Amino acid sequence: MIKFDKVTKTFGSDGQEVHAVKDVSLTINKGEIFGIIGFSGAGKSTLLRLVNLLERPTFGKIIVNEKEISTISQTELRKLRSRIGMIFQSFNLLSSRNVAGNIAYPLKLAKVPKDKRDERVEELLRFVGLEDKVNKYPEQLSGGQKQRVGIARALATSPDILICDEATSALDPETTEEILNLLKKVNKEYDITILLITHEMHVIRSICSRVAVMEDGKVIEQGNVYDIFSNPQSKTTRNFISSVLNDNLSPRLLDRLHREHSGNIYRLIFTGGVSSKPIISQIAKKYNLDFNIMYGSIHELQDQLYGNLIVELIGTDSIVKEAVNELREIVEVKEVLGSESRLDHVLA
Ligand SMILES: Nc1ncnc2c1ncn2[C@@H]1O[C@H](COP(=O)(O)OP(=O)(O)OP(=O)(O)O)[C@@H](O)[C@H]1O
Repeated sequence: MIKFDKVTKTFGSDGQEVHAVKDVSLTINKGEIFGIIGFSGAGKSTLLRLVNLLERPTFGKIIVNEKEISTISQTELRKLRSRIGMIFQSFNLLSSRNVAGNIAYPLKLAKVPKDKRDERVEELLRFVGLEDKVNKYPEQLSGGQKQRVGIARALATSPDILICDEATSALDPETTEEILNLLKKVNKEYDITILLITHEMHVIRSICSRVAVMEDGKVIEQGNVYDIFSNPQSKTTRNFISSVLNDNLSPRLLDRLHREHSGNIYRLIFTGGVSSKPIISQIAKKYNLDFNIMYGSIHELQDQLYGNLIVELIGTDSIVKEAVNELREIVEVKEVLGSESRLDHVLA
């Protein structure tokens, strides 16, 4: 378990201060995969580096595995760091050592005897699927293979926590998916808590159970990934989400839809179990309305479905209003306005 309690980190002094992390309170539960997302400069790396005291907090407490860490001794700090593995965007492998040498390195530092080291390296090579690369040097590996070595090295001392600093940002989409799957396997098979930072919402969607959104040093939103995706509260979060759900139509397309369709246009958002029910046909029959489906997307989030439909309701205004009122009891309904009427709406 990792707990940040009102943590602030300020760099510099005397008018040159940078408030990298501001009053952050977060709890990462044992065994979960927790993601922190934010744009460049939001304070993510600083927050991550506070967990293994690569940075020390200016104010506040950080508790790792029941222990407040900011006041621990050097010996305790060494012990703490051996319980926390870390992987990096740029892999940070030792170019002078081969794959086995890189993975064994933390064990060597911890003075683990050679036969035990060899055993562990073999086990980890199997785990990350690199048995055939044991004697290769980092420069002979692809980015994905380097990150597999990074993960094996981070796991060498059997940590409880793995922290990932933009671990897939330098990889292509297919390799990213492979590394994310490997991280899921790390979490499941070794029961390791994973704390990751990223600026990519698809990483959060793929593997995290909970997420915190950071902006300007602060956590502006946090919660279960499904809840945050289906009901984001801040503009920044909405922007991150639309980058993966891809369900914002361009103003030009919206205007065209409004020009070409005279009916009332609405966006219907289906969450949870509702997405599998025949709601539209039931309402259409009950009110004798026509639904013209103009756009639709459905996504899987944490084993649940999240659907988004843009529909034209064709019928008299009063019937449409009644139907929309009933729909609102079941799904989220938003009126979709063309750019001109959106402007009227804002000015009204
Ligand atoms: N050692 C340092 N000294 C001074 N300022 C720093 C230091 N480290 C980070 N900062 C500043 O703190 C703020 C937060 O930086 P941080 O690297 O934590 O953000 P980030 O969200 O991880 O961004 P990125 O994804 O670009 O790394 C930035 O304004 C940065 O310039």
